[in-house]
Amino acid sequence: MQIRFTKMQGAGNDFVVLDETAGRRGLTAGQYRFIANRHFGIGADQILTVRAAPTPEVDFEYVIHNADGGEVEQCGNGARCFARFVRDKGLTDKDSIRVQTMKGVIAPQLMPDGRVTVDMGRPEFTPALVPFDAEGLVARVLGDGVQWPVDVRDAASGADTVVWCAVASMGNPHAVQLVEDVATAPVEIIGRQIESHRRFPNRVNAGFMQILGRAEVKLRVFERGVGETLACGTGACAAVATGIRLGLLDRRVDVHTPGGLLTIAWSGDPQDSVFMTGPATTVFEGQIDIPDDL
Ligand SMILES: N[C@@H](CCC[C@H](N)C(=O)O)C(=O)O
Repeated sequence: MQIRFTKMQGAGNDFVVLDETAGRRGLTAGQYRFIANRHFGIGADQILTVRAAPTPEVDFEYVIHNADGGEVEQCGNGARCFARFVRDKGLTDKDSIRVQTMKGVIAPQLMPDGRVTVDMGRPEFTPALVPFDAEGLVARVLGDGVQWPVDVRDAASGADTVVWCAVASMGNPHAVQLVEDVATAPVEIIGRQIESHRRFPNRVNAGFMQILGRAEVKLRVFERGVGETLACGTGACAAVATGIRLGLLDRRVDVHTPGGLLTIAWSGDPQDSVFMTGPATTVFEGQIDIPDDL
């Protein structure tokens, strides 16, 4: 099968964007993995598929697949690229767009400076809804937030230890730990263990946050189904929301990721949405033959 695609990136989190507004292709998990493969395919952290609106309340539907081929609920950097894509392709002339995702409706808004702000919906901290199995664990309470002890093998010694994680869902699951210095944090070794930890039945995105001040943090994320990426938008929302709950951050925070700057704003009230602002850029367009038998 031959398909046309657009390659995009948001703060270095990179995407292949597919237009299925005229009809579905029915790609398999193996075909998504092929597209994401950096050696044999195009290369991407996620594949974003844009579809026609399923209900009159929204403008589009967009579907997200991780590089491992699994479909997932939400993608923050992807939401900004989705909005830039539908505008640049002339699929809409709106600046404010409502889009259905697997886990609800989110609302990107194209800004005059070229960035995109997205209403990412409400954060959820109830462990069972993340989902996180907290049975038998005693949480550490700080401000209005909690951190949970998650058992891992120490990156240096291999000994059993715990890391304290705040857990949150932004539609997709996140576990955020505080570190002294993201540059030396064991993101690959500990992140990989947390991503597939038995306490997270749907696996999880593992964030490592260094607090520089009440309005500025550094963040690295080992993403579920991908590995470490240059930025994770929902990870930035979850990190700031949990940091605000723990009483460590103000309501508007600049998040420095390895791939660029994201700004996250949240009132601190769990009934309110988290807002994320950041870049969305088209890199190139092309077409590719995808094997039918994957
Ligand atoms: N890069 C994304 C998150 C993509 C999905 C994530 N890997 C998951 O499995 O939940 C973002 O910018 O939010």
